[in-house]
This record gives sequence, C-alpha cells and structure tokens, in this order.
Amino acid sequence: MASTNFTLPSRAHDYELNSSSSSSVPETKISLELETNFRVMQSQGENNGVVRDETHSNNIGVFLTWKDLWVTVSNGTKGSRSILQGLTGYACPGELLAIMGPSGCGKSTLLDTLAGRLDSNTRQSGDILINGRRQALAYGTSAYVTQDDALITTLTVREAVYYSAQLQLPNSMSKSEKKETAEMTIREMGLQDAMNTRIGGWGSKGLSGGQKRRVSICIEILTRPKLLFLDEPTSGLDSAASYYVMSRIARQRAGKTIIASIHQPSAEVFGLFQSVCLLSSGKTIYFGPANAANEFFSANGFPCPTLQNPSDHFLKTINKDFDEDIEEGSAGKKSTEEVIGILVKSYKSSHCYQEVQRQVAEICSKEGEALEKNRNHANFITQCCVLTIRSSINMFRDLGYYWLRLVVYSVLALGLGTIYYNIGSNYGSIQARGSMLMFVASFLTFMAIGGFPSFVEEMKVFQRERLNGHYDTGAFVIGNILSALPYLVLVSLIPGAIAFYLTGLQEGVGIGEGVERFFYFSTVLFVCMMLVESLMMIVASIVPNFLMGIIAGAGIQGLMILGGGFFRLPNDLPHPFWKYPMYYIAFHRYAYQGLFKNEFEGRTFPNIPGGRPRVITGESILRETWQVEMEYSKWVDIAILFGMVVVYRLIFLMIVKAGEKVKPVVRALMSVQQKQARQIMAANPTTETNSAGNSPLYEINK
Ligand SMILES: Nc1ncnc2c1ncn2[C@@H]1O[C@H](COP(=O)(O)OP(=O)(O)OP(=O)(O)O)[C@@H](O)[C@H]1O
Repeated sequence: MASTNFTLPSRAHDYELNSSSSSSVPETKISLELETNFRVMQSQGENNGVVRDETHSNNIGVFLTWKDLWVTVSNGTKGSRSILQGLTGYACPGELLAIMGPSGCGKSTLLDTLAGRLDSNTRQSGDILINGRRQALAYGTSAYVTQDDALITTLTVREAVYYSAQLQLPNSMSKSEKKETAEMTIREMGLQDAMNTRIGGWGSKGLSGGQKRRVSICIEILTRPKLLFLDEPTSGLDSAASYYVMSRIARQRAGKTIIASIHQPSAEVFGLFQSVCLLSSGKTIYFGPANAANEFFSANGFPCPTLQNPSDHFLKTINKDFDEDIEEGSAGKKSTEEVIGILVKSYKSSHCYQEVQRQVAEICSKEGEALEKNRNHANFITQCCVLTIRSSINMFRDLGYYWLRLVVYSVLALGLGTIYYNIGSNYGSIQARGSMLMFVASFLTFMAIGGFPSFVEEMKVFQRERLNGHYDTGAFVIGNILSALPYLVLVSLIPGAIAFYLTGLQEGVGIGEGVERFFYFSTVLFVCMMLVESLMMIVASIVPNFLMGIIAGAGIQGLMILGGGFFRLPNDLPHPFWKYPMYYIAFHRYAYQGLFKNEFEGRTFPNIPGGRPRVITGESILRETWQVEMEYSKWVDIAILFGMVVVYRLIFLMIVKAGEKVKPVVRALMSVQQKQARQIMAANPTTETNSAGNSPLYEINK
C-alpha cells in the first residue's frame, strides 16, 4: 500500500465547555484559540533548544492513536474491574505528551497498553493504531523506560551505558564513536560525577534511586528512538533534576513521539509538555494542549489559585483517595467524586473532546508507513561478543553467581572426601561408591540452583532489553553459555578433584586411566551443572518470580532424581510416568549410568565376606546391582548429556520466541472478543451497570 506523508494535525481546538454538565457551573462558552497557542508553543519550542534530528528530517515520525480503549482485570468471583475506561487520544511527532493523574489512576496501564506490554491477566479492547495502521508494538518497535530499573547492578554507569551503546548502535559506528555517544548521553542526564560508580543492588549500595532512573533513561535514549515511552522518569529526582532531565528529553522531541507518565511536575516541567492527558480512575478528565488545561479547570468552576502550581491543583482536585472536600471554588464545596463526575462529563461534551475525535479520525484515515523494528543495531556476532563480556564481568563481580558456589562445593567435596576417605575396593565399597557418585550427580548438581537469584536479575535485564529490541535472544543464550563456561569449569574441577582424589577413586587403575576417569568424573559434574542452569533458564522464562522459580526448579529436579534409576532400580520403576517417560527424560539417569560405568568398568571386587571365595567384576555389578544399560559406552552417556544441554537451550529460545509471536496474536483475539461483547451491550441499552459501576459486558467476557 502506498504510504502517505502525514502533516501535523492542525491542533485548532475550540473548547466549548458545556455547562449542562453541572447545574452549579455557569453557562460558559470559551473559545480558547488554541491554534494560536499551539503556534506560539511551537515557536517557543524551536527557540527552546529543541534538537532537530537531521537524520530523520525526511522520515515521517510516529503518529500514535488510541480509540475507545478499555482495560479490565478479573476480580475473581467479584467480576471484573475496569482500569481504563474508553480512553481516546493521540500522540504526534515533535510532541511531549504527559499522562498525569493521581496514583493508581491508570497511567502505567495506559503506557503499557499503548506499548503492547499489558500483563496477561488483563483484557484490552479498543483500537491502537500507529500511523493509521494496526501494528503490534513491543520487541524493538519502541523504547520504553519502565518504572522498575532493571539494570546489571555490578556494572558502573559508564560500563552499563557503553555496553548498551555497543549493542544498540550500528556496526558502522566505530567503538570510539559509541563510547563518545554513551558518555555524552550520561552527561546529558547529569551523571558525569557517577560515571565510575557501580549501579548497586540488594547486596551493595551504589547509585541512588533517582540516579538509577537516569541510567535507565540514558540506555533507552541512546538510539534516539522515534517512539519513546517513559513511565515516571522523574520519580526519585529533586525538582531541579526533574527539570533538567525532562528538558533534555524535551529537547530531543523533534521528529520523535514521546509519551511520559508523570506524578507531580513542577510548573517549569509542566511548561515543557505540549499535550496533557489527565486521568482519574481510568477516565479522561482532560486531553489537550497543556497550556489550555488551566482554562478547562477554571471554566468548570475549579480555577487554579494564584501562585499555585497548576499541576498540583489538577491532581489535588481529582484525587479522591483521601476524599476530602474540595477547598475553595466557585462551585462551592463538593466531594471529589462529584468534582470528577463534573469534569468527566464536561470534557465529554466539550469541543475539546470532539477535536480529539476529529484528530484521531484524521490521522487514522491516512495510512502511513509501518513502524520498523530497530534493525540498525550491532550485528549478531558483535552482540554475542558484547553480551559474553558483559555477562562475564557480572559473574566475576557478583559473589553469589559462582564464587559462593565454588566455596560451598569445595566444602561439600571435602565432606564427601572425608566421609568416603580412601574408599578401598572391598565388597562394602560397591554400595559406598554408588552412593558417593549418586550424591555428586544429584545433590551437588542440584545446588547449581543457588545461582538462580543472580540469574533472575540477569533475566530481568534481558527481558527489558529484549522488549526494547536491543539484541537477539540467540545472542543472549550464546553470551550466557560462553560467559559461564570458565566458572563452571572451575567449579567442576576444584571440588571435583577434592572429592575424587580424597575418596581414592583413582586407586586400582593405572595413572593414565585414573586421569581419564577424573576427567570423565568432572566433565559429568560440569555438564550436569550446565543442565541445571539451562533448566532454570526455562523455568525463569515461564515462572514470574525467583521464589516460585526456585520451588518449581527444585520440584522438577526432585522428580528427575527419583525417576533416574538409583532410588528405585530401573527394572523396578513403575511403568506409567516413572519409567515412561521420566526415566528417559531425567538427565540424572545418564549421569548416574555414565559415572557408574566410569567407576566400575575394569574393576574387580571380592565376593560377600563369608561367602564362596571368588571375585565379582565391575561389569556384572553394573548389570546386576545397578541395572545399568551396557549396550553403549560411558561416552555415549556424556554425549547425551551435552545433547540435552543443547535441547534445553533450544527450548528456552523457543519459549521466548513463541511468547513474542503468540502473545500479540492472543491479545488481538481477546481484544476482538471484548469488542464484540461491547457491541452486544450497546445493542441492548436496557442492561444496567453492576454495583461496582462496571458494565455487565465484563461479566460476559469473564
Ligand atoms: N495486571 C494487573 N492486575 C490487577 N490490577 C492491576 C493490574 N495492572 C494494574 N492494576 C490496577 O490498576 C490500577 C492502576 O494501576 P497503574 O499502575 O496503571 O496506576 P498508576 O496511575 O500508574 O499508579 P502510580 O502512579 O502509583 O504508579 C491500580 O489499582 C492497579 O492495582
């Protein structure tokens, strides 16, 4: 389809505030001459140091429209609750749109809905169009600075932004240019004094909350995205810092569409906004030019007192959480609920509302270019290298990732080595060897779960970066494998050597054979730890938090250990579930059998004491005592284990990729259902709202 160039809509809003909305508000008809205002505002913007992005001067920007947007969440047996109620609005290039309202009014939900990031427990309906096209956002189509700062806490500010620049900026830029861009952005956000400070997390204090916020912003504005969502970018900042941060964001607005939710802007910050969307309990109180909001409130009988910050006045007027009476006002004393009712009604019957509808219709009628994913970032190889280096540094500095595990494993290996010290080769050592090897393959590897909290933190960063399209999921998987390798080798070699040699497992065979057996022993430990990490990666991509992840991961491993063929020998395993499929899919089976073959093959043991004097071969012990499958060698077992690592990583990749593809489709389908239900309700106007004030259509959708 041919693309049409957009022109900025005229923004000539004639506000006609309908007095019929409230008997106490005098009949008023206000023509605000907003076109003039807007032109003045534009020229001010140009003189305000708005940075014109020449690289995009020929590109059209992003026109985002949303129409009749509803978002509901299920309240269990109580029905559903509407978080957003029929919102309509738009955002244009060159504009900074502020979403304002009291806490809990739905600001973040609106941003999440527009950015295609709503939680799965929510239902959404309404049209969100980008340049007049229906297009799924998220995964690289826009940048989003969320309220939670998901950052790698062990990196310094300079490192965090620089690595991000290396990932996001194209290969055509040299390393020094990327470094320069990163440092310039850090300075823009006023973080020059904290450049070499580590971000810090739960274990170590680093940056303040406000500084972390600014690092998050730095990372997302590096590429100067065409569509930028900011969820409370100024939280944790003092008023001066808020102003500087917002003014620097505002300066970049040429050719960009920026939507920011904001709590309590100062008058100066408020002056930086071109448009304002004021929400209360999910309803629009006002949508239009920022500099006309004051007149809207005055016209409805709630003028801003002299010397009061207008945004404070707006929020105070519509905050019903503390349901105090509104102070002075020409409308007399009213409850906040009533005031909100008046404003919502007045807005809906105003020309301002009609103008928004007209603008939305106008933008939607011109189908423009589809929004491209950010494909201009570093190539796959660079992504793998940068992610490997970044992750290695993180693993090195985070004591909980591998170092603590190395210490705990060494202590446990010492425990194993002393409890089975010089195990010998008498008849009793058969059972002792089996138990020792089972402990290594099951419980020692099980404890790889200990690194999960650190990994979850890394996953949070991955999810943020992935949603913002910084790199490919495959690059993350490769980076994670490569960076973990040296640490896993260390953790399997040192404790492995302690346990192996103290127990004396090398005794009774030649030196070369002993070394080979140790190599096999520690390789099994290594690959099993990789498997547990891969399993936990899958768990982390499905389960929402780390506590649930640890419980789920431990549960899965518990089942695998039980079905692995040690606690109940393979021939005795109940067929449904335990033998088929658990015995075949549990990696413990291959680890046990590989280690047993490694240990018993080529050895002989004396018969039961007191019995007929004869020797038992290791092979017969393997076959009869442990019921090991002898058709293939121990090297096949280890190859299967490595194959399982590949399969587990591929499963993780598939889950992430499928989530990216399936989620938007499911959401679109649900949105259609929701729309149909509302159409049914509209066709049947006799239906009443339920006691919670929600339309029963949500009951239908439940
Ligand atoms: N996924 C969800 N499940 C249940 N309730 C939700 C969900 N998302 C949002 N809500 C509810 O919707 C309401 C609006 O939440 P939202 O986070 O959008 O508010 P907000 O205006 O951004 O608040 P704040 O300024 O305090 O961050 C809240 O009452 C919140 O509990």
